[in-house]
Amino acid sequence: MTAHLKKAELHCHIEGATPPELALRQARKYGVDTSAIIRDKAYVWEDFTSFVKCYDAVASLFRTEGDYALLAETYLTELAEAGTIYSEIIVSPDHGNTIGLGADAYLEGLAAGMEAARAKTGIESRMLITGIRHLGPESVARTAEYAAMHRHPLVTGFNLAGEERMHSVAEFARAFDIVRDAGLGLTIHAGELSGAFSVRDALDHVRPSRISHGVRAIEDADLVKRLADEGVVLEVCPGSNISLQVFPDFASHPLRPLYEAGVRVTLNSDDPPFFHTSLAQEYEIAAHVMGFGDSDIDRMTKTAIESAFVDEPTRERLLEALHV
Ligand SMILES: Nc1ncnc2[nH]cnc12
Ligand SMILES: [Zn+2]
Repeated sequence: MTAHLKKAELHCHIEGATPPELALRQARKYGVDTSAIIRDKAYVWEDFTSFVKCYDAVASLFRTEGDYALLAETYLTELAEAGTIYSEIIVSPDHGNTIGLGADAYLEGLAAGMEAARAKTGIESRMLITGIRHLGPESVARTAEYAAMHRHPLVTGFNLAGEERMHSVAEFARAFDIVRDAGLGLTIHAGELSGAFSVRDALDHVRPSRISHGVRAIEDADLVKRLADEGVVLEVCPGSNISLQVFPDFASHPLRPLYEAGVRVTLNSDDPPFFHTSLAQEYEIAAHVMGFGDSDIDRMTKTAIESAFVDEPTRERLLEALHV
């Protein structure tokens, strides 16, 4: 059992955290037919491309500040009930713009939900604005400019998500320069749908302190050593990787070899109900499927807090909370 362990998460896409029951309620509110995307209270998709389509359809069910506040509060309250003290949610102002809500109201709605969850449960959280890779480098640069200029106090980082097989990392270097100069923490989806080269490109062109996934670095021993030597943190999402068939099963998942090679790893849920998982379940998988003991798992949680995009007094407080 891992229910007694304190938990922290660095990688969850907020629209991807929508429980199907909440999506159905939102669909009723707006009179939307969900039969193509939800069946038997489960999301319907087959591969990464149809996953993104389903994800976007779910995102389109959130249309007001209040809708987004409800989503953030619902997710963070569930996390807190599972013993989670810290969460970074990946947010996409592009979704707010697409639905006509606008980026500012999108962030304000999410922030209200985060504050409500903190008031109720004590859970600390931050937002990472993400560019969407398959919308292209110009779109991502615009999102980066928005993130750099808006500087919402709960927005502390920038990510790049979406279809990793489109465009090269180098094409996004300018966007990351903009947000680095603005003082945001950097992470980037790499080594999930594409191989080790994508992780190396991310290190060379973006110089992030963390990589979202990064697990396919295992294909290149020199790269694994580089990650360990440079202390780059991987946001590992085992359940997501199996669901998207990045690896055929948990027995062949590289979390353990990466950990044993000295790479700093953390446990994350990615898009939990889409992948039939939760952060609590990822902790259970680490313990009971991958055989990690409590002290190994605590070390991963500590790594998450050490590499979180928070101010130093908050980090100190969270590190203390881990030991209570
Ligand atoms: N697992 C994932 N990889 C890339 N982009 C995503 N957006 C939401 N989930 C994602
Ligand atoms: Zn992700």
